[in-house]
This record gives sequence, C-alpha cells and structure tokens, in this order.
Amino acid sequence: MGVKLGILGLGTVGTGTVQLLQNVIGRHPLLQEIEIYRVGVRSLDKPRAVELSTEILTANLEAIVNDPAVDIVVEVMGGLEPARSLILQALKNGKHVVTANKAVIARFGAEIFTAANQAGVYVMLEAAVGGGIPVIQPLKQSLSVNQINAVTGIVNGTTNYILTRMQTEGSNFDDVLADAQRLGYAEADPTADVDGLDAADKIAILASLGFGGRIHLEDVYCEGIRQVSKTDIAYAEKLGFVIKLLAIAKRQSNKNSQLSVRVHPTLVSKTHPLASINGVYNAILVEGEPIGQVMFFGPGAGAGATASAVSSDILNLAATLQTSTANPNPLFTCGHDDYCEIAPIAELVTRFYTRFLTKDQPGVIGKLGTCFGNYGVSLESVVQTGFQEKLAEIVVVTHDVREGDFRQALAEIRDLPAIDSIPSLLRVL
Ligand SMILES: NC(=O)C1=CN([C@@H]2O[C@H](COP(=O)(O)OP(=O)(O)OC[C@H]3O[C@@H](n4cnc5c(N)ncnc54)[C@H](OP(=O)(O)O)[C@@H]3O)[C@@H](O)[C@H]2O)C=CC1
Ligand SMILES: N[C@@H](CC=O)C(=O)O
Ligand code: NA
Repeated sequence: MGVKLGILGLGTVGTGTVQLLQNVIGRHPLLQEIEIYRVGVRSLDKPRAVELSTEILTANLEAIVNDPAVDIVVEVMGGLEPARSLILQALKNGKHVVTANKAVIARFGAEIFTAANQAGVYVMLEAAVGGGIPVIQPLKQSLSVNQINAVTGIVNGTTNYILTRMQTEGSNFDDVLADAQRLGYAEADPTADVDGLDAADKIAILASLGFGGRIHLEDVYCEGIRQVSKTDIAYAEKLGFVIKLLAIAKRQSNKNSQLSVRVHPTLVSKTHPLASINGVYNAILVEGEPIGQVMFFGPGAGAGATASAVSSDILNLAATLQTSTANPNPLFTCGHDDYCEIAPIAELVTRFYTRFLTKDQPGVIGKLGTCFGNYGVSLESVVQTGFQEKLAEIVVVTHDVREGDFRQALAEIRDLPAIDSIPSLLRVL
C-alpha cells in the first residue's frame, strides 16, 4: 500500500469517508493505493457502522499525528480543541492534512497555513464549505484566473431547510426548528446554524480564497434567522421575493479595495438563481471577470456528500505524494500574508425591507416618506394591506441606500408619535 491515512474522528463524516475508501471499485484507481492505517475516536466501546480491526481503532489521537508511518492526517472530529493542536502537530511532523472543520479554519487559518507553508505540506478543506459541492478547489484553481467580484451563497443547510418549510407551509420558526432537530439536520444545540455563525465561518473561508487575503472572523457581520417571522415571509412572497440566509462577500462598489463580508437573512427576487435552492441543499454563486456568473449547487452536508469532498482531497494529496517534487504546488497552498480590508456594515449600500406597525391615522405614510427623504432614502414601494389588532401594518422597500443613512432615518421614525414599533428590518439582494 502506498499512502497511509490517520483519520481523527469516526462520526458522520469519518464513517462516510471510511465507507467510501473501503469500496473503491468503480472509483479512481489511485484510491486503491490508500490505506486506512489508524482511526482515532473518543470511545472504543461505541458500536460502529464500519468494520475496522482493533489495531486500527484507537483513542490515542496524539499517537496518530506523531506516528512516522502516517502520510496524511484527516481531521473529521470537529470542535476547536484538540482539533487545532492535533492539526498543528501533524503539520509540524511533516504530514499533509485534510480537514472538514470550518470552525477551526475560520479562526486559526492564519496559524495553520503558516505552519503548513513552513513545513512544506498542504492543508486541504473541500468538505469545510458546501459539504460535497466542489467549491474550494474551483476557487483555488479553475476560477483563480478571474478577478472575483462577489461570492454569494446559501451555505447552511439547516437554516435553508427551516426557511423553506416556513415559506411552503406558513409554519413558525420554533415548530420547524424542533422538526429539523428531530430529523437530525440541526444540532442538539442549533446556535451555530440558526444564528448564522456556521455560515460566517464558511463565507470567511470563501472570501479569503476568492479575494486573496486573510479574513478576521470578527469583521464578518452576522445575523441569524431567529427574527424571521411568517408575516415577513408572506409579505416577501406578495412582493415577489423569498427569504434566504445569504452569506455574501463582495467588493464594495464605491471603494474597490474594501470588501463587504456578511451573513444575514435576505429578500431574494423569485427570479434569482439562489431563490430556487430549497431544503437542506446549498448553492454558491461566484461572479468574476471575465467568466461572469457560475453557480455551484448540491448537498452541503451528510455522510456521503462530505465523504466525497474529503476523499477527493485525499486523492489529490496521494497523487502529490506519488509525484512529489521539492517545490510546493502554489495552487494547493494558501500563501496569503495580508488581511483583506472589510468595510463596516454602516458603509454597505443595499436595498431594505422594513415592516412598521403604526397608529391608523391620516398622514402616517407621508411622515415616513419625509423622514426617509431627510436622509436621502428613496422608496421603491410602500404597501399597507394588513392590520394587527388596531395597528396598521406598513411595509416599505427602499432603493439602494447607505446602511448608516437608513439607520439614522429609522431612529428618527421610531420617535414619531404615530409609530408603534418596527418589528422587521431585512436587506434585499
Ligand atoms: N456532518 C456533516 O454533514 C458535516 C460535517 N462537517 C464537519 O466535519 C467535522 C465532523 O463532523 P461530524 O462527522 O458530523 O461529527 P460527529 O460528531 O458525528 O463525529 C465526531 C467524531 O470525532 C470523534 N471525536 C470528537 N472529539 C474527540 C476527542 N476529543 N477525542 C477523540 N475523538 C473525538 C468522535 O468520537 P466518538 O465516535 O467516539 O464519539 C466522533 O467519532 C466537523 O468539523 C463538522 O463541522 C462538514 C460538513 C458537513
Ligand atoms: N450544520 C451544517 C452542516 C455542515 O456544514 C449545515 O446545516 O449546513
Ligand atoms: Na465543498
């Protein structure tokens, strides 16, 4: 056998990967050269869906990353520690690493890629974003001759499943979340998915690859979907939109050197290609020059899909090990030293959807219009159809406006005696 793997973790992704590598007939012939040499887990007593001999399965993960026989360490255990330390130790020992761990890469990517470059080895992470969808390698290789202008994705399956069901059934967020947990899509603690943190990790990684610089995760603006109500979904529908949790990295149109990198629920026109991505599926739309628009679509999670991505990284490394030269392949490394400049959210120029509850009295719409006008906010549509109790419901969609100016107008509107509350504020793609 040619290439020896030390796999850290045998959960959903680890099990899928072992299953794929144990059934190589009909797949790339080089997979036959790959040996599952060690697999590290927490509990040796747990029943497993794959058969592995007792010499292969171990609870000593440090021994795997320190074993001179291991060529490639596959980190599919998740979490920040000990995953980060084990990856760093593997790199220090001159081993290539494959990881599915977006949380570790988004937080410690600078440290990890610096260590890899110093050791002359590679860190591959295709499964970390979009699960089985090939998007990391295309951004690093096939698309890297383009100047990338925007990467816009639905990169979290759990939230897309919740929003899709709220849209199609008119259900409440809490009810659908409970179902998503029961079906195993959402974690027992769904915070990272629902609050947009998982999507923020993923767009930080995509932005770094697309725009050629490191990203400080704390600069990524992040809002989740807890505040999205079925009322807003219904209004959006009437206005020709669906609501999606989008992760966006884009060159600021006014300041070319600055990026806007953000995650938030967004009204997407029903005619936009991302509007029809439903359920647990993911899609990533890349816009570049000269290529134009390219969209990647597919399963963003699950054992088989993620195993496909992890195994393709393993295959690339196995090929590299067999043809190895002294110089690293620059299309495999991540050699950015500088950080991207990210604009504050107040500088974002976008359209807004806002829902107001107001006293039902003459002149309210006029007062709203005057306040908006004072801050240069131009309105695309104003709709008053519903009532909640005795309050009138007014929905406004703006033209493009600087977010800081829009928020100043809202602060003034909030103080108008006729305004009861502003239950919703969403951006429009
Ligand atoms: N699930 C998915 O669809 C996707 C997951 N990912 C990423 O892949 C990674 C793995 O996810 P997933 O397979 O779902 O996770 P699971 O929770 O299903 O599996 C984790 C595995 O790692 C082992 N493990 C965890 N911590 C330790 C530890 N401290 N010491 C020893 N073993 C440990 C567990 O051992 P034991 O079995 O003994 O408990 C288990 O086998 C994560 O980074 C995740 O974000 C990325 C894309 C999709
Ligand atoms: N929790 C994630 C799974 C993989 O990254 C999701 O819901 O998309
Ligand atoms: Na992927």
